[in-house]
Amino acid sequence: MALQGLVVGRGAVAVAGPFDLAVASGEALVVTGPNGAGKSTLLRTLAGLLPPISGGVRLEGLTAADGEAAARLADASHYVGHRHGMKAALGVGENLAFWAGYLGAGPLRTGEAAEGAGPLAPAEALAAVGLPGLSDIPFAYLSAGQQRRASLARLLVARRPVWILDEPTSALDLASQALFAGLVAGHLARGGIAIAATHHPLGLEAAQTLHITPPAGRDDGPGSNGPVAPAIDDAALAEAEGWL
Ligand SMILES: Nc1ncnc2c1ncn2[C@@H]1O[C@H](COP(=O)(O)OP(=O)(O)OP(=O)(O)O)[C@@H](O)[C@H]1O
Repeated sequence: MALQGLVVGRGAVAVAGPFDLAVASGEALVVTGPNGAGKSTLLRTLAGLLPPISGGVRLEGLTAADGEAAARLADASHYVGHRHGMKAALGVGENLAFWAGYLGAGPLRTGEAAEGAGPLAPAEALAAVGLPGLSDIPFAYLSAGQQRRASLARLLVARRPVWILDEPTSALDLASQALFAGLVAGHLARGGIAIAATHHPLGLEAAQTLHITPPAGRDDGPGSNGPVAPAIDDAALAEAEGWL
């Protein structure tokens, strides 16, 4: 897949780009940059949650959950953002079962799970992220690190070729970070792609790095003397982000 002149932003305001780069099957792209640089904005755009300001993404050979060639990256990708996307009152296994159905995992096919290529059942996915036996516990009862790991188990209950990950290892201890790095490495070894924004090294030796530098003078916080960004029209933003 390739980003082609991709400019990302909020509402009509460009935040970062243009980006021109290719990510091959089996490759990781690590997106770095200071707070506010536009990492999340880029990832949300790739996941189809924000429209690009200009440019786009060229897809090559990516398959959607229905087995057809993906028309949009969102159809061939997992997105795990800052929020966990899990219902607090539901059991962890129930949450994962919801995601499997929603993402179109299809039935677990015998043999595939053993090879690591097919979707895992919720209990197996939890074991793979180091949380065996927690299927029936309400998500709200888990610790912060356990919640993050349970949220990442989504990646395993439905197989998608591209993983879009925003700070995936936040709240993870060192052992869990290493466990997750192993899961990403396995995904890449099977020809997957991982695109991750992070402030921490993910242990991905062969990763391509995209460092986003905010334009000089952008007003990124209290005390800044830079020019103030144009006001964003709330209605336009709501429409663009699909709140309406
Ligand atoms: N909903 C929004 N409306 C308007 N501006 C926004 C919105 N969300 C983010 N921004 C602005 O877009 C810019 C990029 O934010 P973004 O969240 O993409 O940064 P980031 O690189 O992911 O930062 P961090 O490392 O803190 O997570 C920031 O200046 C931010 O204030």
